[in-house]
Amino acid sequence: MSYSIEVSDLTVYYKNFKALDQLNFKLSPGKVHGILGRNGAGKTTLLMYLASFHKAKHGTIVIDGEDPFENERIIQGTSFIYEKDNTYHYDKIDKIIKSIHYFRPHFDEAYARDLAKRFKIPMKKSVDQLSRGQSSALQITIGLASRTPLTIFDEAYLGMDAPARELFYKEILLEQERYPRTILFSTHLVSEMEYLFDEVLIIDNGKVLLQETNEQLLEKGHSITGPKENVEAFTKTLKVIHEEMLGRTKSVMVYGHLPEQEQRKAVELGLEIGTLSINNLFIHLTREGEEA
Ligand SMILES: Nc1ncnc2c1ncn2[C@@H]1O[C@H](COP(=O)(O)OP(=O)(O)OP(=O)(O)O)[C@@H](O)[C@H]1O
Repeated sequence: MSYSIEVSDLTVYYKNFKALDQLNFKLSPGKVHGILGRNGAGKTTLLMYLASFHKAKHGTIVIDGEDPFENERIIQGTSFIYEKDNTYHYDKIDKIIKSIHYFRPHFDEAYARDLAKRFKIPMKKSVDQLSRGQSSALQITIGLASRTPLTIFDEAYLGMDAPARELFYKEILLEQERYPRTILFSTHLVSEMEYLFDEVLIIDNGKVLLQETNEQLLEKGHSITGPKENVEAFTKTLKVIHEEMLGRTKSVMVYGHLPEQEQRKAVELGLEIGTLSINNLFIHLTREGEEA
């Protein structure tokens, strides 16, 4: 089971500061969504509203067809995994894992114990005795094993080493096959995680910069490399998001639909066309207005 999300005209203020500005988007159920944005863009603010921590005052949020705020069904079906979660501070891990099913009806205790073992979480310790990486791994273990229809990971991997993160990503893919749910990832490790995303939402200065499926986004990013004059002539009418010189060769990154006919023209001009990663697109699309 998985929840759909529809956000309309959502604006959020912290006193006079507008952190989210008229957000409008829909997130398809059963997909993994990468929620990307620079520091301070508004990701955590948005995710807290989607996790029903606050009531939307300006605009609306509809999750699985209902207003999620103080909505028992939606809250029970939503996991929010974030760094500052102190819910289980002094409890022993073994006890925590035994008790989750009381409030998470789909919690799979055997799976949680298996994951905890693979993350090497010391079961006899209490949460306050865990290292930072172990504490993140525990939150992730609970998040994955809860199998909630909406699961939100807000930079949930903090402190986890590379092998532990790799295990986390593999489990996401396996779990999505076994029990598909709506997963939201806020992350700064874009290059490492982009293969997990079905869809990408980029927030920039509190606004939606773009929302695309992974394939659509990758189809829109191209690198064009070749002799300076030819590259400049070819990209004159395109949206150039980055450029650099390598000796006499120029390489530019462009964003937008590039029809096959245009691509053939580029090849005839002796230009090389390559693809861009989501990380490249993210870096250069959110850099606008900033000195490179
Ligand atoms: N409690 C608060 N009071 C005032 N301003 C806040 C508060 N919480 C967040 N903000 C501001 O709102 C903006 C968005 O913050 P938010 O934490 O949502 O960003 P973020 O995209 O998650 O950033 P990061 O990637 O750095 O975690 C920032 O400018 C931040 O300073």
